[in-house]
Amino acid sequence: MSLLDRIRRAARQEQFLDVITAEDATARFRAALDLAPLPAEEVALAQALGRVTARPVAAAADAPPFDRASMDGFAVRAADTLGASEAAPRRLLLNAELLACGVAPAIEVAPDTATAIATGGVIPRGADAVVMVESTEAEEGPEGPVVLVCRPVAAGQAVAYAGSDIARGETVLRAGMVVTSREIGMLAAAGLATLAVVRRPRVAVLSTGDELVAPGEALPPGGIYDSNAAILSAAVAENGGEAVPLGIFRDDEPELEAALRRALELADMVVMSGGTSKGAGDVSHRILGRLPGPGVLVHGVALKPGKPLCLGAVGRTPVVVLPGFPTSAVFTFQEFAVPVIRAMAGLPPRAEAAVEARLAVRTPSEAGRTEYVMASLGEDPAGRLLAWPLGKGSGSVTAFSQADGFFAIPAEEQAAAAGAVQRVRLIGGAHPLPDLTIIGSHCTGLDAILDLLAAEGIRGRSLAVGSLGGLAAARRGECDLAPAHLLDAASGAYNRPFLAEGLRLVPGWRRVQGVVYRPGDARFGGLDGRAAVERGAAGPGLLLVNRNAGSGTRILLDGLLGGARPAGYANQPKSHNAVAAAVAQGRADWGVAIRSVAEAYGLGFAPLADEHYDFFLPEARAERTAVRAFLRALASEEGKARLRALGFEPA
Ligand SMILES: Nc1nc2c(c(=O)[nH]1)N[C@H]1C(S)=C(S)[C@@H](COP(=O)(O)OP(=O)(O)OC[C@H]3O[C@@H](n4cnc5c(N)ncnc54)[C@H](O)[C@@H]3O)O[C@H]1N2
Ligand code: MOO
Repeated sequence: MSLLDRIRRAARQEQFLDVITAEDATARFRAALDLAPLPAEEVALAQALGRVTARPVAAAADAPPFDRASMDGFAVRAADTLGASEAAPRRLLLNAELLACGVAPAIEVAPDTATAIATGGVIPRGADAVVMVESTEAEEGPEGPVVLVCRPVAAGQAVAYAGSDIARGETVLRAGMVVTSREIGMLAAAGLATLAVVRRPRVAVLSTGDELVAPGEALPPGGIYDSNAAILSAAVAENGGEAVPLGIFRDDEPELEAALRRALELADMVVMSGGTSKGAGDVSHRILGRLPGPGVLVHGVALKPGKPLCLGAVGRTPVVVLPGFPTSAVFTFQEFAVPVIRAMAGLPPRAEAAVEARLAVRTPSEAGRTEYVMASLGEDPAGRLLAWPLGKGSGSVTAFSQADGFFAIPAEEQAAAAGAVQRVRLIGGAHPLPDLTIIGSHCTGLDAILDLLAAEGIRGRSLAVGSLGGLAAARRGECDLAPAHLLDAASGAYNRPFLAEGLRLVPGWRRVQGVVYRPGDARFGGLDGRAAVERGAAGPGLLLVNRNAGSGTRILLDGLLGGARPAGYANQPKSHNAVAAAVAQGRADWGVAIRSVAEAYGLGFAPLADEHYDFFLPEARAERTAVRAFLRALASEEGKARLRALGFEPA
């Protein structure tokens, strides 16, 4: 095959059946499936934890099974104790038996007699109450042992009647309940050794892509860890299914067809991810076309993330081909596959929780698709909820995994305005506001301090929106701390020139910036930072990896370049890590990054300057417990030691 043919085959063409709305896609998919719970299976109580009850469970026996004493004392006829007092105790003749637990009574409690009984003992015939031992005295009378009852008891006192806890025939569990330790306790008390539960739907999970590598294995150049299989398998289990992980398959039609046929033999549902929007989307069509119908039901949904989603069925077995992008895969799985798994597992639809929050920043959106924006929640100065879009896109794993929830921007709109109220559907249910909200530039040093706080039980969360975004949030009073490394080109000073009213500057740490290059690159070896910049700018054959406009590193480098535009200048990633990765992998030869990152990537490093990483702190938040704890951790010896260990110099 020629190179051009290979490119054509791999190219993503608009091969979608027809792009339809999410509602239509759901309706078409459901109409083709059998959404009744799977047949029941009987499991031992010890295996029942977490399973779903298949039908109502009726108690086979009463609990307690007989009337029993709930105190140590004497079984009596309550009428015999009427008027008893310390001064005038009632004398009752003691029967010649002792009703310990498990002893069947043989003697009837006749008038003016009593039988000694233990807690849990069977109430004997004739008795209707138990006098606790503390209310009695014993003595030897002429007619034999006698109990002196010093306090009257009412009928039923200290007696637990048969079936008062669980009555035989009573429904103890309803169908469709998730069995917890509490349910297991009731079942055991009702005498049940096994339980009918819905068989767990087996969901085969397959990943497709030549680039995929299982976690734990070494990553070759161009390789990506298969994160979809792990998150999808866990999500299957979270929704009452049993994941059958089948592994990674190449983008190869015969291999995929064999895998799909095997999956269909093993499982009640098949979930694949990857390759839905390029040639392989076609492959799924062709493979499904060779299997019993109905085949592909939906391919293309007017949804972001998740446009290339493909929903189909072989007979009544659902086959879901998710987009490869992790956030697209997980989001569409939750929306389209989870309801089907839960139905087969006998579980009710997942409880939905949503909150209203104002959007913190304007959020652009692609017209023509309903866009679901993953968001973190925060608070404004008045304590009202704010939604911060995570802004990492469908390709990231963290966009879904770290989001508190998501909101929708309708297909016909091109943006949602800052301040607009959004309905945020929560992921995971609980209301998740952290104790400490940090918005701005992220640094691994910050993680070290937050780890210290976590040990005190304080949950901090850092939203990486860059130094300027953080400063703006701090000025609006929307965060506790805004970490920044903003260089003022005019004065050469960091951060202080950007202070605004109502903000305080808390010194953080210094990070050494310098030129990074591959170790052993003789063109840079032995040079100091400035000489390395001159060398890089002079070329020839040397390629720079620059930084994004507005970053402190970019301002520093621009100053040193004095108007020069070396080869590679236009390549402008947004982080130190991206600069280091580009140099380490040979896509560039030099760039400017901080020392700790250079070391992490094993790069050569020629120091240039100290960058100051400090915190803007809104005065109004300064006295909050979590803020004070943060400042204490930052100033502590332990905090400083951790920062130094990472290559930072505490202020
Ligand atoms: N020219 C076009 N390009 C793209 C289109 C389009 O319509 N025209 N659609 C975009 C959209 S939207 C999405 S979503 C993605 C989905 O692409 P595929 O489903 O074909 O997925 P792949 O190309 O196989 O992979 C995309 C991306 O995800 C990574 N990936 C794949 N599987 C896994 C996995 N199991 N674990 C982790 N990461 C995975 C893969 O390496 C790629 O980086 O296409 C857009 N492009
Ligand atoms: O549908 Mo894709 O998931 O927009 O990125």
